[in-house]
Amino acid sequence: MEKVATALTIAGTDPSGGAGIQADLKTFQEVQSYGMSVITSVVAQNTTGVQAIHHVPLEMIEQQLDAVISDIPILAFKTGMIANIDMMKVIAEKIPQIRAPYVMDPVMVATSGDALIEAKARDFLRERLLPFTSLVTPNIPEAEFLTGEKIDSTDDMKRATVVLVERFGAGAALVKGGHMEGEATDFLYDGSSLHSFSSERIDTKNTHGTGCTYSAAITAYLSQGLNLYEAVKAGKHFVTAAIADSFTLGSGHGPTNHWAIRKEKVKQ
Ligand SMILES: Nc1ncnc2c1ncn2[C@@H]1O[C@H](COP(=O)(O)OP(=O)(O)O)[C@@H](O)[C@H]1O
Ligand SMILES: Cc1ncc(COP(=O)(O)OP(=O)(O)O)c(N)n1
Repeated sequence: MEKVATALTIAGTDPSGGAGIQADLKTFQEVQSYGMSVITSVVAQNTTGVQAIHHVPLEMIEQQLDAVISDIPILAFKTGMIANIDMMKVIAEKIPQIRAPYVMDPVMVATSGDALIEAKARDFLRERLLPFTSLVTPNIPEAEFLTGEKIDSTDDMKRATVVLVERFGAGAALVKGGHMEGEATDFLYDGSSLHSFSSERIDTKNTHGTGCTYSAAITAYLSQGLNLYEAVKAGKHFVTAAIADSFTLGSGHGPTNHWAIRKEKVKQ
């Protein structure tokens, strides 16, 4: 019988389809990993911003986790928006039961500037969840918060990757350069080596959900048995194609195209 790669996302929703659970599941599907999801918060949002947030009750988050963990093997998983400490505690309790690579997208603020996590929960995320990770994928503001250090240069980005691993116990750290100028360069430190992944900066405002899509692609590639370096390389390719072929939908930051790599394969 063919072995199926399976990937789980634990995150909030985006009814406009560009970020959150919706972006994760679309990405898992494109990479051909069987996608599963546990919803932490239902978010009314679109390309212009966040209008409302409704948190799923803690018992229901726990029951969703139990439903998946007790029934289907999970070969890799990611977390995205986890809004408060109580939710983090529930998830931290369950993580040891999932014996698979864990990718944390430490979601804090949406592109629109709306906060997606309570301020006091940020420390808890770093102290209690980060040590479980195989990889954490902060953008620049998230890396600044997690390390407590300002990031103004690529040297600062490299240093942040090392601090996240050596001081705070992440398995590996990928600091993303979407918020810098010039080439879109991300740095990965895996505990022994530092790698960089670069692409040309694409001139677009359609970047809603790029972080979710990138971390979901990495998770899916890990679920298929790629090593960390290969999974990040493939994930970077996936997100770059998705941004290059993004959709001008909505009146704010449009979504990326999650099926862009499919078009590439057809062209080859
Ligand atoms: N305009 C762009 N052109 C090309 N790549 C980009 C662009 N903006 C972001 N990226 C890439 O998209 C990925 C997500 O990065 P980033 O925007 O920093 O994260 P987030 O969405 O979490 O804020 C990274 O690989 C980054 O280098
Ligand atoms: C439910 C939810 N989770 C995460 C985000 C942030 O997603 P990200 O990929 O960082 O994209 P932008 O918000 O920067 O567009 C979100 N918006 N909603």
